[in-house]
Amino acid sequence: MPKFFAESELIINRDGSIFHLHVKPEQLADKVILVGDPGRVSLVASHFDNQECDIESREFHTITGTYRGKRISVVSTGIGCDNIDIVLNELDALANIDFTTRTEKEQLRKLTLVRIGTCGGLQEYTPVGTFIASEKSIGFDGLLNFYSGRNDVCDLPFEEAFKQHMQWNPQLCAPYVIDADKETLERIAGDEMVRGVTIACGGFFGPQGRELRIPLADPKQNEKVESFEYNGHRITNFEMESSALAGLARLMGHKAVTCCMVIANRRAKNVNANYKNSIDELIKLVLERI
Ligand SMILES: O=P(O)(O)O[C@H]1O[C@H](CO)[C@@H](O)[C@H]1O
Ligand SMILES: O=c1cc[nH]c(=O)[nH]1
Repeated sequence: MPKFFAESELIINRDGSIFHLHVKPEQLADKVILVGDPGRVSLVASHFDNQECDIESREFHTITGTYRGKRISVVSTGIGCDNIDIVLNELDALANIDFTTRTEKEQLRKLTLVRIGTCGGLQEYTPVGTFIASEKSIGFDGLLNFYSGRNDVCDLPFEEAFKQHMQWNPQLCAPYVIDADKETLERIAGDEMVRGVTIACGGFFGPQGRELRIPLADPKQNEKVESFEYNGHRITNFEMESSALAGLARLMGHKAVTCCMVIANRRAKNVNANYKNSIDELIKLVLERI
C-alpha cells in the first residue's frame, strides 16, 4: 500500500499548488538552483531564454524557464536550515507525490539541486571573491537529527573527531557531517572552485563567532574551527543552509551541492558588501554546468 499523506501533513492550496512555495507539480523542473536571497532569483533568470512561470510567496520566489535548452527552476529559500526543511520537503512533494491521490508516486524523480550562496571564508586561501564548493557540510543547525536514517548518511568518524577537537558543548545541537553528491560537485566545481568543508550555522552572529554587544559562550570557537584538520580536510567557510540541503537531499534520493562566493574573510577581517554584480560569474558557471 502506498503511503497516504493527510491534508494536515501535505498542505495543498486551493489552486493545486504546494502550501509555502505556491508552485504546482507541473511547474517544477528536474534541475533546481536554490539561492538564499529572493532578489537573486531574477538575476539567475535574467540569463534564461524564456520563462514559463514567476511565483512569489513570502521569501520563496520561483521562476522556471530554460537556459540554452535546459529546463531549470530557480527558487529562493530565504535564510537558514529551517527554511531548507520547508523548501526541500515541498520540492520533493511536488516531484514525488501524486497530488490527486495524496500518495507517493511509483516512479520517483531525482532532482539536481545546486545552491548558489554567499559565505564567510575561514582560511587564508579563501579570500573575498573565492568560489567554494562544499565537499562536506557540518550542520550546527540540528535539523537532520529529526529524521530517521541520519546516522546512515552522515560521516560519523568525522563528527566524533570534530566534537573532540571543539570540546563540544552538550547544550548545543549535535553537529552532523554530510557529503555533497560527488558527481554533481565535480561537474559544478570544475577548475574554478575550491573544494571545501562548510559549516552551516543556525545564525549569522553568535553561531559564526561574531560578537557584537553580547559576549559569546565560546570565544575560542573560530580559532578551533580554523585549526581543525581531519584526513586532509580543513574547514573553509561559514554559511547557513548547505548541511540541511545535502542531508535532506540524500535522505530523499536527490543530488545536491552548495557553492558559495566568499564575501567576508573572518581571518583577514575584510568584506565585500557590494557583491551583487560579482556573484553573476558564479551564476553563469552553474547555469553552464547544471
Ligand atoms: O547569500 P545567501 O544565499 O542567503 O547565503 C548566505 O547569506 C545569508 C546570511 O547573510 C545566509 O543565507 C547565508 O547562507
Ligand atoms: O560571513 C558570512 C557571509 C555570508 N553568509 C554567512 O552566513 N556568513
